[in-house]
Amino acid sequence: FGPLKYPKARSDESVVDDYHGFKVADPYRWLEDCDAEEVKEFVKKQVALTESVLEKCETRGKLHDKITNLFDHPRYTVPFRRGNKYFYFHNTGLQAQNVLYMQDGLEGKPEVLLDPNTLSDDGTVSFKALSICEDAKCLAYGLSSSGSDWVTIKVMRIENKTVEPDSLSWIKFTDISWTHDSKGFFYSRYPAPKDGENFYSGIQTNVNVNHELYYHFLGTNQSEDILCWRDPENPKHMFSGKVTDDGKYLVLYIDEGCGPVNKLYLCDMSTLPGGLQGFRERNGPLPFVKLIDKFDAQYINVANDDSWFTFMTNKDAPKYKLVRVDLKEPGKWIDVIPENEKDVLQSACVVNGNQIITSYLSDVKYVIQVRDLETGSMLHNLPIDIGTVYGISARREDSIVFIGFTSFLTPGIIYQCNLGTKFPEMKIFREISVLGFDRSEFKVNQVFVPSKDGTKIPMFIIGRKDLNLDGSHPCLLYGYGGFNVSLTPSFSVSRIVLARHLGAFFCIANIRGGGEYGEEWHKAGALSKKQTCFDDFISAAEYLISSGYTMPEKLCIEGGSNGGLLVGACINQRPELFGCALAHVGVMDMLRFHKFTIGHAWTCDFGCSDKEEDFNWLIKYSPLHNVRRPWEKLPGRMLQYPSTMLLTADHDDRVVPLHSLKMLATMQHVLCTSLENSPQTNPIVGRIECKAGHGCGRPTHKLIDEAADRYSFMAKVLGASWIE
Ligand SMILES: O=C(NCC(=O)N1CCC[C@H]1C(=O)O)OCc1ccccc1
Repeated sequence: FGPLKYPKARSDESVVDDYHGFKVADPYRWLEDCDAEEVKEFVKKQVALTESVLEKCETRGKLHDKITNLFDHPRYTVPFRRGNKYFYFHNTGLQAQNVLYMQDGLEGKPEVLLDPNTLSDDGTVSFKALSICEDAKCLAYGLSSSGSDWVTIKVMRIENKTVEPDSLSWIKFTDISWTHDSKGFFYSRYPAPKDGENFYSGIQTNVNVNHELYYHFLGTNQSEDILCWRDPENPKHMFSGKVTDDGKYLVLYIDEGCGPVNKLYLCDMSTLPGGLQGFRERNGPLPFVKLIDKFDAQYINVANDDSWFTFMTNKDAPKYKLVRVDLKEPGKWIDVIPENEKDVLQSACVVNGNQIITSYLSDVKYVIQVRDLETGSMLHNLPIDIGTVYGISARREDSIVFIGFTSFLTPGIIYQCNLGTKFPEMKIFREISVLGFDRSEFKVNQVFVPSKDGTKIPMFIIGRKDLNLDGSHPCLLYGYGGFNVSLTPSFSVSRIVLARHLGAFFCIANIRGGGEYGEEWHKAGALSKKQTCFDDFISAAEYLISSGYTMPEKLCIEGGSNGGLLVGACINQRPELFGCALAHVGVMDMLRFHKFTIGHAWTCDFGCSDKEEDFNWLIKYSPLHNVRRPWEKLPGRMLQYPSTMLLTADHDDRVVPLHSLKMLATMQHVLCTSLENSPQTNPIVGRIECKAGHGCGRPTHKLIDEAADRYSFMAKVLGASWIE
C-alpha cells in the first residue's frame, strides 16, 4: 500500500485515572462522546483512509460477486405450530431481512404474514423478538432499527394481518410471552429517560440499569401496563417472564449478568384474585414463590405437571443435568437425567406427551436422543451427521417435531420426525441447497491441539481437498473464548468462497472460556484466568504453522466482540505470529467497559476495574492498554504488528464503537504517527459501518459488503492469489 497518511488524533494528556493508586492515562477519552463533532470528524477521516486502502485490494470485486452468488439461495427456518397453523421464516436469497410466512397445516399454501423488508427502504429494520399467542390469533413482535438493541413491540391480528395500535417502547433484552387467554403478554423494559426529549436510538452509550418486567393488555396504552417485577436495590439485575406450557404459572428468571446463574421465582396465576386484571389498579408487583433465591447455578424450566417442575441445571453439574422438584416440597430435588461425564447437555424439550428430546455437545458435535420425561431413560438415538442442531421445534402435545441441522459443508437440513411411531426416523422435510457449492471439493478435519498448559484444544480445519501441507497456504483462524458460548459447525458462504478461490484454510479454535466442555471450560477462561483464552488461541496458531498449514505472514486471526478482545490481546502479545488481524466490535477498553450500556453484565467473565484484584488482571491484557512497539521489545529484529482492521458500527449499543475508535487511535499513534518513518508499514485501519449495530439484524447487502471488504483486505496483506 506504501506508507499510509494516518489522520492526526488529538491526544489529551490531561486525562489520567487513578485505579487503586495506579495511574492510567486515557488520552483518547474524548472519542467516547458519540455526539461530538470532533469524533464524527475522526470517523470520517478513518472511513476515507480505509476506503483508499480497500480500493487497492484487487479481490474485493470478485469476492463480492462470488459471495453474492453463493448467498443467493433460498433459506428457511424450522417451522413452529400455533393453533392449526405453521409459521417459519424464509429468505429467497438476497432479501435484506427474512420474511415471516404462515400456512394452514403443513400442506396449506404458504402466505406472507409479515415482511420486515417493507418497514424500511434500506432493510435496516429487523425483527428482534416474536411470539404468537396460543389460539394463533395474534402476533407480538419486536422491531429494531439500524441494529440497535432498542426494540419497539407491535401487535398484529393474524387473520386480517392488520397492525394494532399497541406500541411499546424503551424495550431491550426481552422475551415476549403470552398468557393463554391471549389477552396480553409479558415483556421486559427499561424506565423511559427522565428528561423526556432524549430519544435513545442506539448511538447513546448510557448505562442500562433498572430493568423491569411488565404485562401488556392488548388494546391498551403502555402506560396502563402492569409492573410485575423490578428490584431497585439491584439495578444491574435483568428480568424475563415466561408462561409455562399449561398456561398456569409465570416463571420469572432473574439474571445478575451474563453468567450461567439465575434466580427463579414462580407465580401461580390461577390463584390471583381477579387474575391479572385485578392488578390493573394496584400495579404489581405480582406475588412470587422464590423457588431459587440465590445466584449459585442456572435453572431453566423444561416442563411442569401441575406443581411438579423439571429443570435443566448446572447445579453441582458443570455439564448440566435434568432435575425435578414439587413446589409443595421445595427442598426435595431429584435427578431425572444425571450429568453425563463427558458430554454437555445443550437442550431438553418436552414432546409427544411425556417424552423429551435432549441434545448434547460431544467433542463439539451434536448428538440428540428421545427420552422418557418421567424417568429420563433413553428411548431412541436420533442419527445425525457431524454438525450442529440449531433448532428443535416441538410442543408437548405434538408427536411431530422439526429439527434444524447445519455443518461446515451442509448449508441446512430441516428434519421432520414422527415420535408417534415405534422407530422414529429422521425424514428430510426441507434441504437448503447452494448452487455452485460442491462439498466434494472440501475436507473437514478436527484436531486437538496441546495448549501452553498441555490442555487439548479442539479445532476444526476446513479447506480444499487438493491442498498439501507445505506451509504456503493462507489461513483464517477464528475464535471467541467466553461467556459459555460454543463455536459449533455451521455453514459460512464467505468462508467457503475463501477456501475455494483463495486456497485458504479456515479454522475454528474451541478455546477455553467457551461452553464446549461445560462450565469448567468456561471458568477456565474467565476472570483471573482470561489469559488462558489467549494462550489457547496462540497455541492453535502455532499448531497451524508447525503442522504445515501456513506461516505467520499467511495467517489471519479473526474474532468478534469478546472475540475482538481475543484478537486485540493476541496481536499485542505476539505481533510477529500473524500477518493479518480482523477484530469485529471488540471489547478493547477493559478498564471502562462496564460504564456503557449493558457492559456491566459482562463482569461475570471479565471482572471489574473497580475492584483492585480484578484491576490487576485486566490491566495486564486490556488491548487498549498494552499496545507497544514490538521492535523495542526485541531490538534488532524489525518486528511490526500485523495488518489490522478494526470493524465497528455507529449503532452498536452492545459493544459501543468507542472501544474500537480508542484502540484504532492508540495503535495508529504508538505504532505509526508518533515516529518518523516508523517500521510499522502494515496498515492499521478501521471499518466503521453506518446504520448498523452489533451484528444481528444486519441486512444481507451489508453483510456481503463487509465480508468482501475484510476478506479482500486479508487476501491483499497475506499475498493470497485468486483461483478461478
Ligand atoms: O450482553 C449480552 N450478551 C453478552 C454480549 O453481548 N457480550 C459479552 C462480551 C461482549 C459481547 C459479545 O461478546 O458479543 O446480552 C445482553 C444481556 C441480556 C440478558 C441478560 C444479560 C445481558
